[in-house]
Formats: sequence, structure tokens, C-alpha cells
Amino acid sequence: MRDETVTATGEADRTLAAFALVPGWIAVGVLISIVAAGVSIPLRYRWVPLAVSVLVVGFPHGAVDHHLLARVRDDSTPRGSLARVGATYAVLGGGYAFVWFFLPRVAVTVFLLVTIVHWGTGELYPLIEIAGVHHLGSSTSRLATATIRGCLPILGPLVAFPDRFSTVVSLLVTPFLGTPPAWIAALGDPHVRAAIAASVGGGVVATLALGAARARAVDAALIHRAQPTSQVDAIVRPRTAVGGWLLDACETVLLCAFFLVVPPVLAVGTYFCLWHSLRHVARLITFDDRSTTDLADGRIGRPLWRFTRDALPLTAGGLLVIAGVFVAVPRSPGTPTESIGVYLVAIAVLTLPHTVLVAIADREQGIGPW
Ligand SMILES: CC1=C(/C=C/C(C)=C/C=C/C(C)=C/C=O)C(C)(C)CCC1
Ligand SMILES: [Fe+2]
Repeated sequence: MRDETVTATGEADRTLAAFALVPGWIAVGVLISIVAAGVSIPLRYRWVPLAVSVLVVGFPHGAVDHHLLARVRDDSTPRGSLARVGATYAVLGGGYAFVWFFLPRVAVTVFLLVTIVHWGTGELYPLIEIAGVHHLGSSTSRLATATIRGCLPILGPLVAFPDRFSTVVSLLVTPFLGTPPAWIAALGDPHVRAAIAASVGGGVVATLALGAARARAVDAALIHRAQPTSQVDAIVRPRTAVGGWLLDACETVLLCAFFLVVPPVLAVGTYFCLWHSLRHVARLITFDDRSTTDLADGRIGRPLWRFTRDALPLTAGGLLVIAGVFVAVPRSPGTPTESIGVYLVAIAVLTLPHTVLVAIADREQGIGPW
């Protein structure tokens, strides 16, 4: 009986890990290959992932924050949680929306910093709990991993495509009639970019070296105590700590290449949907007993349907926020590209409370670096 439970859990973990990790790997790998083969993706297609994210995975991933906190706290009725989550969104999102109107240059800077924090820390749960790596036990290694993983999607484009980076940042502030922040021009300077590249590169090497040392120590300790390591699939759920580190290292190198070669708007949009958001959806699914049972049988459709249903009401609410931002901005967007700029402002407003709520969930689950 106990063995059956263990096998079922192992099967569910494996299905979930494959669902959470593999689509991102494929998307990132395919796009790197396409670009490496010299194919130039036409400008208008580069916006497709970001445009699609309004309804698919990307935007809705934040629409289940009330379920996240309710499930983390083992509260079967997310109603109280909905009130708290709603209040957090209203206060933090509302306050931050004001900053966009009055200090757009400060707001856009905050957005990039919050994204680094949120996308970076967002990698810890999937790595530790979904992929099952063992080398991120200390807060130092978690902080280092979160920092470099968060910096790659923002600083990679800045280093490799400074003009496009500055265009998108300008796109974010133009609805408010502000000129882009002065630091954009400063960061575009080749020396500054070289210094950023060297710091992030050094950070990647140091973090991976730290992880490798930890992984070897963990494996040595397990062998010493003659304990079996996890009896799971070697690719999506590595058997050893060194195997887990290898997965982390391969992902990190893959992401470095991705953000340095793939045009930024395409890279960021793809990452948002198929990497960050998908991993978060997978996290939600792990808390739901019915979904875990489905996963143990290799079924992913029903858990996905439940996620869609759970995300529907607040995605609709989020769409109202997008509409509100469109109506309220002093200069309405005239082109589809400008509309995406406004969409990103709405994402920014919703991302701040989402970041805080996910950080609370991380803390309660003992995952965060803090
Ligand atoms: C599109 C794009 C950029 C930034 C996008 C950001 C910051 C998106 C954040 C989305 C979030 C936080 C979603 C919620 O999880 C850059 C890097 C400025 C330049 C290149 C293109
Ligand atoms: Fe998120």
C-alpha cells in the first residue's frame, strides 16, 4: 500500500515536472536554434507571445493568487483569502498606478526592478519543489540563484540589444507623455554594458560554482548515510544533487544564450508565458489533491481545466484593469505596438501586488531566500 502511494506520488511529480519544465526548454531551444540558423523573425511576429499572454497562461497566472495563498495555508475556502488578496491588489496596485501617472520614470524603473525580483524568486519553487534539486538549501544559494535568474531576462536584452531595450522602456512611458528616464541613455553606453555583462557573467559563474560545491557535499552526505536518493526520473526529476545542479546549470546557460541572441520582445514574451507563468501554474496544481491524482494517472487536461476555471473570474477583473489603464492614460495608444506598451503598464500595476503575494507564499512554504 505504502509502495503504491510512493509510486503514485512519483508519477504525479514526474508528469508535473514534465508539464512545468519541458515546454519552456523546447521554446527556448527552438528560438535559439532559429536565430542561430540566421533566420530573422519579422518584427510584427515578435510581439505575438506578449499579445497571446493576455489570455493564455501569462496574464491569468496572477489571477489565482487567492487560491495560492488559500492552498498554502491549507484553507479550503478561499473566500477570506480573496478579500485579503483583493485588498492587497487594490492598495498596492492602486498606489503604484498613481506613481505611473505622476512619476512615470520612477514607475518604469520600479517595474524593471520588481520584475527582476519576481522572475528571479519565481524560479526557486520550480527548481526546489518541482524539479527537485538539492543544492539550493541555504539562503545564500537561493539569493544568488534568484538574483542571476531574475537579471537575465532584463539585463540580457539591455546588454545585447540596447536600442530595442530603450525603445520598449520608452514605449512604457510615452502613454504618460514623459521622456524616457535618463539612466536608459547611460546604460546604453558600451562601457556600462560591458560592466553589466561582466558582473552578471561573474555572478552566473560564482553562483553555479557555489551550487556545484553544495551539490557534491549533499551527494557525499547521502552516500555516507547510505540513504537512497529520490527514485525518480533522471531528466525532469534528477536522482542526485549533482544531477539537479546540472539541470540548473544547463537552464542558466540556456537562458543566458536565449536573452543574448533572441530579439528581446520575442524572448521576454516567450519566457513570460512558457517559462515563468507555466511554472507558476504547475505550482498551483501541486496543491490540489484532485489534480495530483489526475497527474498520477498521467492526465494533465483536467488539472489545466481547473486552473482555467479558477483563473477566469480574476482574469476578467484583470482585463478591466487593462481597459481602465487604456482609458485613463493621457495619450491613447495609436498603434498595436503602443497598445502593448499600455498592456505592459497594466501588467506592471498587477505585478507589484502579485510579487508581494507570491513572496508571502514562498515564505510560508519555506522556499524564498528570505
Ligand atoms: C518586453 C521587454 C522588456 C520588459 C518586459 C517586462 C519588464 C515584462 C514584465 C512582465 C511581468 C513582470 C509579468 C509578470 O510576471 C524589456 C526587458 C524592457 C526590453 C525588451 C522587451
Ligand atoms: Fe508571476
